Amino acid sequence: MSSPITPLSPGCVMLPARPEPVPVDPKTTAVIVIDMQNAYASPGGYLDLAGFDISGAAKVIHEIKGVLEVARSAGMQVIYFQNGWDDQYVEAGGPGSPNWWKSNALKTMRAKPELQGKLLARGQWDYELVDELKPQPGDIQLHKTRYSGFFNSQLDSVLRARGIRHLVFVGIATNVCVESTLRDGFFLEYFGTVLEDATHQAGPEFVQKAALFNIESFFGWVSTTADFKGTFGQLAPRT
Ligand SMILES: NC(=O)N/C=C\C(=O)O
Repeated sequence: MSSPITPLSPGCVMLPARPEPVPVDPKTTAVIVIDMQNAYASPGGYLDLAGFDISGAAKVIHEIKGVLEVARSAGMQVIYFQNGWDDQYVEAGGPGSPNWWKSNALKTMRAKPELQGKLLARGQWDYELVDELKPQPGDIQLHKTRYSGFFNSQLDSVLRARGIRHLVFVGIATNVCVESTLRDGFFLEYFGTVLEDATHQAGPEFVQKAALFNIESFFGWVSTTADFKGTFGQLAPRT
C-alpha cells in the first residue's frame, strides 16, 4: 500500500506500518526505550509484585535488543528512559498529588511496608535497567518521574537539539508510559511509531489492543520489529 504522507526529507525510507507506511529518516529518528527496568520486566520487580502479568516481558527484552542493534547501525539515536523517584519519594508527590493516589508502586508499598524504599527508587535493583539492555556508548539515558517522558524531563530539548522529528517506541507498558509519551510527542509535533511486538501492556491483553488501536487511529503508527529490522537492517549509517 502506498502512503499518502509526503516524505519529509530525502533520507526518508518507508517503514511498513498501520494505518499506512510511514516515512522515516534514520538521521532524524530516535528509538525511545521506555522503562526497561527490573521494575517492569523482571520477576520480583514492581509490576510482578503488584500482581500484573509480566510473562511476556522476556520476549520483549529479546525483541528490543535486536531493534537497538539495527537502530544503532543505521545511525539512529537511542534514548533510554528510567521511571521512578528519589529514595525518599519526594518526587512521587504526597497525598496532594494524584500520582500518590494512583501509582500502583506506591500503593503496593503502603500495603506491604517491608517493600518501602525498594520499588522504583533510584539506587535500588528495581530501578535499574535489565541486564540484557544496558546502554551503549552514544546512547542517551533520561529519567522521568511521571508516566510521560516529556513531563519535567530533558527529552524535548535533547530531541530538538539533534533535529529529531520521529520517535520509534519500544518498552513497557504500552498502555501507560509508552502511550503517554507518544501522545505528548504528538502534541509537540513529533511523529510516533510503536513496534508492537517490542512492547507489553500493564493489565489484561485487551489493553494492549486498545492502546495500539488508539495509537494507529489517532496519534501515530504501529509497526513490527520484523518490518523495522527489514527496513533499516541493510542501511549503512549516513554521516
Ligand atoms: N512504565 C510504565 O508504563 N509504567 C506503568 C505503571 C507505573 O509506573 O505504575
